[in-house]
Amino acid sequence: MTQPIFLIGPRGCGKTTVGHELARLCGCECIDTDRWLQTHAQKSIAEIVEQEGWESFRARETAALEAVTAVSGVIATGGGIILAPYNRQFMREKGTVIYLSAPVPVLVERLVAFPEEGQRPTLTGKPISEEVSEVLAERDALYREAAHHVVDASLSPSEVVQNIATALRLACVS
Ligand SMILES: Nc1ncnc2c1ncn2[C@@H]1O[C@H](COP(=O)(O)OP(=O)(O)O)[C@@H](O)[C@H]1O
Ligand SMILES: O=C(O)C1=C[C@@H](OP(=O)(O)O)[C@@H](O)[C@H](O)C1
Ligand SMILES: [Mg+2]
Repeated sequence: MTQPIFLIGPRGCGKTTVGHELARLCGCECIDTDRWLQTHAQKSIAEIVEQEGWESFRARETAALEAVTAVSGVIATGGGIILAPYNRQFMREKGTVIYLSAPVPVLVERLVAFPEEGQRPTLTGKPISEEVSEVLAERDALYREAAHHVVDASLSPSEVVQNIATALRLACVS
């Protein structure tokens, strides 16, 4: 693989989970921008947001995206990476962008089961179901604008990986 594959989509669509499985299949590395920036900041996302605010987190996120893109492989991004036009253009130019799309109830079910509050501080202050629905409505068009391929992420992780592999193969032969 010569170019990175960027996985984008809302919280809970499986970017981190699927990213690692896809990387295993491709025999390459998976880097998660959230993991990278938390390691470099020596604090959790919740701590960064509480101490520095969302704007600072977003700046750190863009720096993480640029830093990890030097390495080809699978890049699992955070759900808000597409908010910045710069990030959308950067990913489209540097590699192949896959939108892992899933309906609100699927996302809510996963996030309720595995909230990981240190990594996912509230975005709106609203209850989870309302938040997921509201945020997806705001961002869905941005995910689609940034993506080269849209993949159904409501399936099992291995099925999602297979569908990504199929989309990439089809793109190679077309
Ligand atoms: N395709 C899937 N099917 C079922 N559960 C999943 C799937 N993808 C992820 N999960 C679960 O949902 C939770 C959130 O997944 P994660 O990979 O952290 O999502 P993201 O990085 O997109 O926020 C995890 O606990 C994971 O085990
Ligand atoms: O949707 C968002 O704005 C965010 C999603 C999180 O990543 P995941 O999508 O991996 O949960 C993390 O980057 C941060 O809490 C902000
Ligand atoms: Mg993640």
